[in-house]
Amino acid sequence: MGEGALLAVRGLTRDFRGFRAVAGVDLDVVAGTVHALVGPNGAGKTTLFNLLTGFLKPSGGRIELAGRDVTGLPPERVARLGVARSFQITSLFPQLSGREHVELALQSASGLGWRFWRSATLMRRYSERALELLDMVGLGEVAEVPADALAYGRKRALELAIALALDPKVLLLDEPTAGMGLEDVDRTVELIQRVRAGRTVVMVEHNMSVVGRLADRVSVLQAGRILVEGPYEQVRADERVITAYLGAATGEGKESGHVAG
Ligand SMILES: Nc1ncnc2c1ncn2[C@@H]1O[C@H](COP(=O)(O)OP(=O)(O)OP(=O)(O)O)[C@@H](O)[C@H]1O
Repeated sequence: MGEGALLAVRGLTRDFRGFRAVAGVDLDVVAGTVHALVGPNGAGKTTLFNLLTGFLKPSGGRIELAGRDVTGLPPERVARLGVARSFQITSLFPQLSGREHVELALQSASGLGWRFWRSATLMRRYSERALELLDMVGLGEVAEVPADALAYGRKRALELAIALALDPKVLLLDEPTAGMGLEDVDRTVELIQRVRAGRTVVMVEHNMSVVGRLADRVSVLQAGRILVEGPYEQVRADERVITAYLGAATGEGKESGHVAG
């Protein structure tokens, strides 16, 4: 299934007490691409993300990662097999520095866990790699600053470094620019452009201009189904997509204007 797709999803469904939030989704994420999931409020993007990472179990359908069936596996197994999601800020430890956070992520990814007899050599290797990753996300200068003292945009960058420490096959970004001002949005777009090299990224993103700048492919979800899939320019001009967003805008309004990006 899904020739050439690193992540291949078929007929994926999730019901909540009789309500079908994800209703038979097919998705092929090609290795090396940035694939955006967009859609009006309540379309099922978050539910789909949770299914892909194992945080929710599907009611039906199948998910394959590099040809291997990962349907219904628990989140830690999915993560070990190479699907990493950028952490939520709420999961950062206020007193730990960026370096310490990334070192912990590297340790847990190594499978050696918390053994206290870790060798000094190994610890040095983790420190070096942690600093490299922090440099990559633009936090090299503040590596020793407690997470609590970092500005919002920098906390998000730290989450990204933590996800990268797992060296994922597929990196999932959940609204990477949510709540950011213009300057941070631009910085985050540049950052994702930098870290996407050699990686595969699936991203839920509301801001259409961000999608336009980053995504190779866009899947538009509506009412739990894929409405349209294709390159950004094609998708944004599609009448069905415009109608879906306008329909949503007359409802809750959150998305209005974004589609014009
Ligand atoms: N745990 C749950 N129990 C019941 N219904 C749920 C649950 N989680 C999601 N839903 C419903 O499923 C639908 C899809 O929700 P979801 O959060 O996946 O949409 P979304 O596209 O991420 O929306 P938004 O852009 O607003 O975050 C919504 O109607 C929501 O109310």
